[in-house]
Amino acid sequence: MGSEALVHVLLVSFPGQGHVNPLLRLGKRLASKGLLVTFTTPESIGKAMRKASNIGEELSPVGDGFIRFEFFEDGWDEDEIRRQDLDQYLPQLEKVGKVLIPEMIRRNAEQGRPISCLINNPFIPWVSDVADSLGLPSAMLWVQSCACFTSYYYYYHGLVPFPSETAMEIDVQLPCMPLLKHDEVPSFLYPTTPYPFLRRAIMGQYKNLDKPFCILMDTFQELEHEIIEYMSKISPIKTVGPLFKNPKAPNATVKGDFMKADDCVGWLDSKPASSIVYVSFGSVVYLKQDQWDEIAYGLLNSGVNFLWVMKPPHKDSGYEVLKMPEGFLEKAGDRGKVVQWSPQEQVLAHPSVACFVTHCGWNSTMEALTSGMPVVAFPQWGDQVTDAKYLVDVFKVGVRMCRGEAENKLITRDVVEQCLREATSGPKAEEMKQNAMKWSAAAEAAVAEGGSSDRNIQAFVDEVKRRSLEVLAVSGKSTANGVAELGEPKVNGELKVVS
Ligand SMILES: O=c1ccn([C@@H]2O[C@H](COP(=O)(O)OP(=O)(O)O)[C@@H](O)[C@H]2O)c(=O)[nH]1
Ligand SMILES: O=C(O)c1ccc(O[C@@H]2O[C@H](CO)[C@@H](O)[C@H](O)[C@H]2O)cc1
Repeated sequence: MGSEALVHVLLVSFPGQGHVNPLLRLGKRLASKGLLVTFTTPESIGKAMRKASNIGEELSPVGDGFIRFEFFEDGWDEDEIRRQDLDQYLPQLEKVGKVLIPEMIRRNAEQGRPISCLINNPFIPWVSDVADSLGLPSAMLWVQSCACFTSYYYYYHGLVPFPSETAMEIDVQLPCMPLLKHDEVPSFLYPTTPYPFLRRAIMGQYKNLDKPFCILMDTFQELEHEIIEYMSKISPIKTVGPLFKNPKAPNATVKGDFMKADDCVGWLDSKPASSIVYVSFGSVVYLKQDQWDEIAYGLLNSGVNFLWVMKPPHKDSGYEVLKMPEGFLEKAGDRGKVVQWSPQEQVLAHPSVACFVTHCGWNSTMEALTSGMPVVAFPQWGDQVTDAKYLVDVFKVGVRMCRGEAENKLITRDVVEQCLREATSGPKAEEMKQNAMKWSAAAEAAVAEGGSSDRNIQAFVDEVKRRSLEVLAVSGKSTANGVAELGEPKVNGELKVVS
């Protein structure tokens, strides 16, 4: 079957690694179920993705379908430094995207690939408006936990009190969730957050929550059972995670890394089983030099082997370029390896790796749980502080090393050493490993054929196909391939058809 006969969905991503990864993984999952998927994000990131990964102009077959890429210009010069300031960049993306995405949709229709559904991730809620204005169905992929989704939902609707300027330290009790201490609530909701633009972006998505017909979530039923069941009665949620596992197309090579991963698998192979601590704080968290030094000495003093990701900051980010303490690499010798970017999925699946010191971004959290990997939680902000609470107290796979950036506390080398020892040897380490293996098995089952996430994704694909015919019926027009032709913006809810 040619790709032109397939139902076509357009995935629009916020240009951050932690957002591109899950949306692209969803794209591969949808493709593997027989859809044609076009993935788009700004060209500035497209350029990095093309350089780091094997992304070309051509269609890539994935399972029963295909995936392709089209990037869009964000209207700024290549070296514009304002891209590093989301307070300025998010409105720019909205302004440009509201024009260029409809143009992309029209172009695809003209080229015989009419689009039947738009899917976005949070931080770019205007994509739902674009879909609505064109009379196209849309869905949103929530790239965090259901617990975080619920926290934002309750905050947006003012359903319970949250920390405020007058009551900073109140704890928050939400249904079907453990009590969140004030510093375990997603930190973009603190009145003092240094990232109010991200709170605004997320709230923008909640304002638009009635537009997507489905909210896909990169989590799974068995992991957050009660809260998923509860929120499903309020919102059209479908859990489809962990997205990074795709049993129908396990060898799909399409990847969305912004940086080429350094080769470290040979080094991992050379080490004994369960002897290495993997340390990574994701793609956006940058620590201060004094904290970096304490982690370095903690690693040295604990005697463990380690693989540590030290990514260089963007030149316009304003972050200081970190250095390893004097003599650190010599003292570590072959016990340690430092890389700029790692193939994290492979690292977490490697038998030599014993535990993961993580900032608890949701992708890292899902990847660790699915790989059966215990963690040492080092959250900084946003959902990370809530994820850390869950990893340690609910999923019981982690040791807590800190409570977040807002605490403004230097975590000393002694604490680092103690946490590493606790996570790598003794009864607590064993218990955490057993729990992690249990989550791994549950995750595998969720995505396997007939599992909870697989059923949900199949139901979503079926619904997209059904709606694509509905758009066709409303428009009363069909293209050669039998898929709906693009409508003009809706007037009073009626779809005006391009003639
Ligand atoms: O050296 C690294 C560090 C991170 N990642 C990937 O980058 C994503 C980071 O997402 P996460 O939500 O954990 O954190 P963020 O970077 O958004 O803060 C995850 O999929 C990781 O597997 C990677 O491939 N190599
Ligand atoms: O590019 C940025 O400035 C950026 C990228 C990603 C950000 O949030 C991360 O997203 C993940 C998915 O929502 C989340 O789990 C992780 O904790 C965040 O770091 C924020 C800004």
